[in-house]
Amino acid sequence: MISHRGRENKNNEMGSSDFSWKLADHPKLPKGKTIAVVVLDGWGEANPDKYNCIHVAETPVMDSLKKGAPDRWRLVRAHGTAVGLPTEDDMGNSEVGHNALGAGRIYAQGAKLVDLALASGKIYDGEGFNYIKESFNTNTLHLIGLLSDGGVHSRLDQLQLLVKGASERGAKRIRLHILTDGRDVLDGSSVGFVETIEKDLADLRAKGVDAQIASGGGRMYVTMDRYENDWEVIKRGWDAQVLGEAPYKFRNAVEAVKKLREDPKNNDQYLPPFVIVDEQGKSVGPIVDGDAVVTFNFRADRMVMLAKALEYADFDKFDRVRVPKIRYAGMLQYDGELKLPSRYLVSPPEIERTSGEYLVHNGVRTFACSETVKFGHVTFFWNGNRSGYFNSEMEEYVEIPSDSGITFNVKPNMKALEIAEKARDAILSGKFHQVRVNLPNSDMVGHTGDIDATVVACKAADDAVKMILDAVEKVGGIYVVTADHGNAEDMVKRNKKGEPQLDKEGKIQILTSHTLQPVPIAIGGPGLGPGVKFRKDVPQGGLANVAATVMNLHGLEAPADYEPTLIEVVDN
Ligand SMILES: O=C(O)[C@@H](CO)OP(=O)(O)O
Ligand SMILES: [Mn+2]
Ligand SMILES: [Mn+2]
Repeated sequence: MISHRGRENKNNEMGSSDFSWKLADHPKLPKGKTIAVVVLDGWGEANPDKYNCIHVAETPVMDSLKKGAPDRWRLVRAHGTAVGLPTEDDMGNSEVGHNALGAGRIYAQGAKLVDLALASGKIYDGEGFNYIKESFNTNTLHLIGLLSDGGVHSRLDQLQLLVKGASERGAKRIRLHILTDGRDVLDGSSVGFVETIEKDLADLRAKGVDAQIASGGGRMYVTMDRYENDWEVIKRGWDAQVLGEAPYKFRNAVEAVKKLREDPKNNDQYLPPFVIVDEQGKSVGPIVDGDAVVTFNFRADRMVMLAKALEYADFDKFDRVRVPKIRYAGMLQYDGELKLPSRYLVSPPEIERTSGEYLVHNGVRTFACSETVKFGHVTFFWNGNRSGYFNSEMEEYVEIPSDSGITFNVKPNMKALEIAEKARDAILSGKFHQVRVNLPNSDMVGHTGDIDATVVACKAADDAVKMILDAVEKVGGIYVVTADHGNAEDMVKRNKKGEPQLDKEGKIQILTSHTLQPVPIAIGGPGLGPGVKFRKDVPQGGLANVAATVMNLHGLEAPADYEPTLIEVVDN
């Protein structure tokens, strides 16, 4: 059970000492319907062309939702300020997308909160920084995280400011443990990011600070696994970052990345782990007793496993060999329920009173399911970055084990069928009012940049939607089908005119990242009253408007401070 520590404070802040979880009945919509909430991960709306895999794929079910009922299909915003990101140039992502879907309000997200804390300098006044600072005089400051300007998990400019700020505040020896990206940014861009940060470090060295890159590796192969899919990924990172051991040794990081990329099997996402060594071949930056460590990603999911390895005394996921006594802080606290890590530089968004928590207090029984790589999206992110149930008697969360150790273009169907079967069975069981799933295919395969495989992935997701909608039909239920951000609908980097952008050799540049596109939302099913349709007066509606919409469909009014519902009920 989730504890409710601190909640009283929150409610007082809201000025409602008589706060109640009880939601008013919706004046027109009945309670007790079975509602399927389907999130297609990475499924945006874009112009139809050959780089739009959703358009190319056979997707009869999603097509029919769009064409069939114009009052029950629309687009919603899924990027930028609509999901709490700093600017409209920020693509959407799963964390902010599912946070908005589940919480029904827009919170300033990690990217923005870190920007503000760095700009005001408050990051250096907090408990977290003061804690790590105690190591600066005698020991090394290590910074571990994703090196790119993608803005999904971390941002290069934030790292640059933090390195500079720490050195100005006494850090004399700094070691960076970098993870190359190629997923939120173009593959191959890692070289430029390493060159940029190397220049900063050289400037620091000129000022007498001993600052260097100590280790590295590709984010998907080293360190940034999530939801405990494959602990080997964390172990590879641990060996390089903490123990200073890796299969590849180089004298400098630019050379490391360039050389390792020469093997056609390697790309930025999957670069093998390497360490930087001195003239004697000794690694320049293992983590030892007394050192300070900061994981500088603001996003939670892909830092939780490393945070556990760094923080937990009791740990059996792999043999850590040596467990240094360190001062560790996360850029943010990554899990609000586990309080992990216990020290952090910037307070995370306080996502409170999410729709999931309201629903358990209002008699709505929920089933949530995805496969491992997206499981936390419909549970942890949906519930405001809290692991666990609100009420285990009212909720059931099912995780289908993902394949590990493969790139998903090899198996683009992933576990979509299995997820749909679980959803179907949950719907037909009559035990649940809400059956919520995430279908990962279009996103996970889209990230590989393999266009043919992504087309197959989109079809697999569409087939899964069909199975779920068929079950909804059988029980007289309602469906809400939407997505968390774009990905598969655009697989090529475009110029300002929207034309595919060519590289120096005249080749198109494959886009492995998410997009700025809006996403569809469709409602329907035999349980949906004939007068229910999308309102016309929320044209700017975004993902945060979905929670109130779903609450209404459960026969409940949404809390007053939620973003407005997307639906209205007209009397026929
Ligand atoms: O894989 C991830 O970590 C991100 C991209 O960086 O994708 P998503 O937000 O869809 O989880
Ligand atoms: Mn996603
Ligand atoms: Mn993604």
